[in-house]
Amino acid sequence: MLRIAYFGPQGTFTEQAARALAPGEDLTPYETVRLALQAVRDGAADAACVPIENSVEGVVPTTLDGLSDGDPLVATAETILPIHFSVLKRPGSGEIRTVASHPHALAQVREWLETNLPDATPVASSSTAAAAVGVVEGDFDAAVSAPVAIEHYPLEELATGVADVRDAQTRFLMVRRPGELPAPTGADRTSIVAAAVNRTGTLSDLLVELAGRGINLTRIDARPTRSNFGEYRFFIDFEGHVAEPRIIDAMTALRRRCHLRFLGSHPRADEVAATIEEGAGNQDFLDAQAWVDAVLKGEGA
Ligand SMILES: O=C(O)C(=O)C[C@]1(C(=O)O)C=C[C@@H](O)C=C1
Repeated sequence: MLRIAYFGPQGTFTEQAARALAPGEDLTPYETVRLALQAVRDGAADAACVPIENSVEGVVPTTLDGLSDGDPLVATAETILPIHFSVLKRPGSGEIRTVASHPHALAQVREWLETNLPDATPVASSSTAAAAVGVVEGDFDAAVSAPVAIEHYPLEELATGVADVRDAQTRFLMVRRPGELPAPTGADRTSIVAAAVNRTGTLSDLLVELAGRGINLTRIDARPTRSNFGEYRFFIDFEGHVAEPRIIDAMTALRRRCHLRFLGSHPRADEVAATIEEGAGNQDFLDAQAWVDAVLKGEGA
């Protein structure tokens, strides 16, 4: 049985994602994303499930930082969950003066809180389920939690189906120590971190390598390197798999321009096939390479 670390405690959205990605495996909650990733790095877990990106609030910065620092980890699978919340309180409790949740969750229910609990102070907690634990322990009056949290904690629902934006979604990754890559499917996502030098046009130079090969980006984020003020790392996700000739060509070009960290190539949860521009398919790259090979052997010109 695989040992799967996940961003917990029990009752987080991430636990649901871990169950979807690793059904029947041995799941262990960790209090922070960093600790879940560390468990994989230390060998205490075979893989970790962590949130990466929400359709309303964008990336989860602790996950980006956790993946770019420390020993390399690569994503081998992803899943996307619909996100709406339940607001939980202690049974029979009265006035709600504090309402706790993960900052990403609070940001997704800001309008709801302003309308329905205008006098309550929002308080950040380490996860939506940690907020529910805090309510049980009397630290807060209410928690904005995943609907499944009610199955784990002795709380009651003040409201369900809470979300400022309908159809919000969060994408989660399963990450492991580097090893065999999942096979290409034609609907894959590759993730890299590019540490580019601070000079005019650096980012544009990197993006041109991808755009020039007809490779469609699915996300780009910048995070500070945390060592030199004003220096950033770029987290770039794009369509395709590193085993494809067109992606190999792009990755080698990028590697010449900057320091790269590979964060994985894996099937997309939404199964959207890669956009292939005219003349930029894998066969086009193979044909071009075959022509150069023939030239080198003196068989073509
Ligand atoms: O706290 C949780 O339940 C999580 O799994 C984290 C998280 C996030 O980091 O975005 C996951 C999904 C929701 O968007 C809110 C919180």
